[in-house]
Amino acid sequence: MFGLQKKIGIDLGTATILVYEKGKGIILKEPSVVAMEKGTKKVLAVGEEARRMLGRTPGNIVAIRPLREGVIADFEVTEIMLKHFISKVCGKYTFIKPLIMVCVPVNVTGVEQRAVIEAAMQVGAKKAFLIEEPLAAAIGAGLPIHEPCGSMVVDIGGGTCDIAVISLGGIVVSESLRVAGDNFDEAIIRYVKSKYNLMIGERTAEEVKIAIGTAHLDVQEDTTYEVRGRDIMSGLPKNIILTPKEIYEALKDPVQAIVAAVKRVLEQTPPELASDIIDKGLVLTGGGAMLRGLDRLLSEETGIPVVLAEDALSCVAIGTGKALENLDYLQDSLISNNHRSLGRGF
Ligand SMILES: Nc1ncnc2c1ncn2[C@@H]1O[C@H](COP(=O)(O)OP(=O)(O)OP(=O)(O)O)[C@@H](O)[C@H]1O
Repeated sequence: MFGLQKKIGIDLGTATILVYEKGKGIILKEPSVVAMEKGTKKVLAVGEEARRMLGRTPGNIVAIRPLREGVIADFEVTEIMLKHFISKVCGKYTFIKPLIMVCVPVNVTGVEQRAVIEAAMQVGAKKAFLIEEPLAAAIGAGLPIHEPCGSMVVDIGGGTCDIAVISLGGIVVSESLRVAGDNFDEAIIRYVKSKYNLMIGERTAEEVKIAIGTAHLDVQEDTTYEVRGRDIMSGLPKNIILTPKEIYEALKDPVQAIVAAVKRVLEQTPPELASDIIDKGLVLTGGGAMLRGLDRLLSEETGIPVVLAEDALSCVAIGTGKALENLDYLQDSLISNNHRSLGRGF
């Protein structure tokens, strides 16, 4: 019924916003950051430009990440950001208005859901829908979610880790954990502070994680990583060298929290679906899932095969866009601007 319509999928992520367009692939990828003037709330920069300002702004400018820990922490700013990016990619569609599907964190409230839809409508959508993150991740990873067999997905983003078992187009068992990539960064900051009396920033911690972070001691980089921070005692800049083994130690707690949650979901999975998952394994998606050795650790801890999705960072955005091609069988799991009933988990 929407054959000629432009179809746009938006992953409204805690760390990154990605936009997917059918036939073109990922057409936008920007950090979820907005820089504003403090008193007037005038927007100065959005996305990559605003991210470069994080932690480096003068007193009268603030760089905000409006989504935190998987929830919309500052709705007004989220709306501004969403409108900015939608206008950027949809500005050219003057005649044919696009269909827009937005993937939002699982924990957003009903009011926020409707407001996200209204934001998409205001910037020119013909129709707008919302989809749950694990469902979008599973579609993006190419799992056969509409078949009567169990598929398991673990999506580890910046703010949340969403674990779900899906069958016949719906979520059968799920858990959303507020432990993900951002917590890995915070754990590195805490570790460096307590071991070296050194304060490092979020961006540095993320660089360390990506460069030498590991969840499994047998899977580590052969290199060390030099970081610069502020010595807590002297207040002066200081350099230290970190090893992969140290980062493994730093990340142990958040990594174990994710392992425990995956086990809990498996324990609650009906036996028939569990047996499908034992055969097919579980799929990891999201940027946080790219932590070295996490797939191996999860496989060892659960005894089932674990695969990192091919394009882990883009899976949710791709799945969000592709969900627009499957509106018929997903209808019950979505919320749209004229389909007001709330789907599962919303
Ligand atoms: N190679 C990598 N190794 C480890 N972590 C990574 C890597 N690349 C990206 N990340 C982390 O992935 C996280 C962002 O992932 P993603 O873009 O999937 O999250 P999001 O969709 O914005 O968040 P959420 O799903 O919680 O809303 C960040 O914490 C980032 O540091």
